[in-house]
Amino acid sequence: MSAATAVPAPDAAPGPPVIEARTLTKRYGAVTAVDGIDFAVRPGESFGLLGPNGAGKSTTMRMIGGVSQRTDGSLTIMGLDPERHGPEVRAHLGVVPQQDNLDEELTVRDNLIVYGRYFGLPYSYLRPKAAELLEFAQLTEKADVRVDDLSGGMKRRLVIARGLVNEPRILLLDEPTTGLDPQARHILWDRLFRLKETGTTLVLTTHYMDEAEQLCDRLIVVDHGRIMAEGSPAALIREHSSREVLEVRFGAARNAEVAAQLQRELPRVDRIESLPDRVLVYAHDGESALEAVTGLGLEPVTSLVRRSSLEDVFLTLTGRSLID
Ligand SMILES: Nc1ncnc2c1ncn2[C@@H]1O[C@H](COP(=O)(O)OP(=O)(O)OP(=O)(O)O)[C@@H](O)[C@H]1O
Repeated sequence: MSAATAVPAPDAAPGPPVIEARTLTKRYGAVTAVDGIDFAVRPGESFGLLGPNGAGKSTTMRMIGGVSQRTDGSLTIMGLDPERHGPEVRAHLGVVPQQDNLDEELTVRDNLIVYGRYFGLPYSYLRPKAAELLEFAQLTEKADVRVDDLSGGMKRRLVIARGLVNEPRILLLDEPTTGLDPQARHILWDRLFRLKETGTTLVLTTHYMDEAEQLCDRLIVVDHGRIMAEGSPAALIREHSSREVLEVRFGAARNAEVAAQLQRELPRVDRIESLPDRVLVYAHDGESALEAVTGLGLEPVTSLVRRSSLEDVFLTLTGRSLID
């Protein structure tokens, strides 16, 4: 699915933000992990933090979840400061951490029930709730199986189900599909779409641009603890990239030299980027750009025309690839 067809937030409502950060800052000694960021998450929307490893995404999530104290700035969840109103804030939040911290010794169902007990929820609520969540996570048949028998995708779905045990208004998902194969990712995305339809606010971090394009109504692009850009995937692509991208490969030894030649001799394209393994030509019409390249007598080893993506936005904003 392209960014232009990203799923809208049917339940996103105007009104006070459910999460608001102002000049939010976190330092670890000399390292500034989060460097004075401002953002607001609206009720019912799916909001993303997109950035490479080390950008400060998990640190921001930990501050929202109330497990890490900010160094400076302000942060409110449903109008409450998580550092001063921890239990009230946690009642509104579901948390899906980056690592699967399930209890491997317990069954699938008992992982939900035992977790719910931490919230002080009674068995009379938890038994039917666990059945409902297992249905949602497509794990009903695995209810009595030990967690260490589950596949990676099933474990992620169980962690999401566990995060929903207290019926949170906001679900925090830190890198929800890292390490999953494509099929498992798609099943998980489908579950998150369904959750979004119920009006649950989703806040997720990812370094996968396709995940951000699929799931997020709005996102911030973060790098080195700072916000580089903010908007819907489609708006970010419109603002920071061309409509199409021509990717051409000339062999590692020639790419940089060819890119320099194209800079000089293709004045009508928007921009040219030289990566170690390929040259990117940003243009409104990629096929015409390819004709212009071959018209210069250059024959790429491979060529591909595609729509611009958030990966291109990141490259434009930072000069680096998201997956570096
Ligand atoms: N407990 C800590 N002590 C010291 N430095 C930390 C700590 N946690 C994070 N950092 C540093 O803060 C910066 C941001 O890390 P963070 O984990 O928030 O990034 P991220 O965008 O979530 O990346 P990743 O996906 O790899 O977790 C990094 O430079 C990291 O090394």
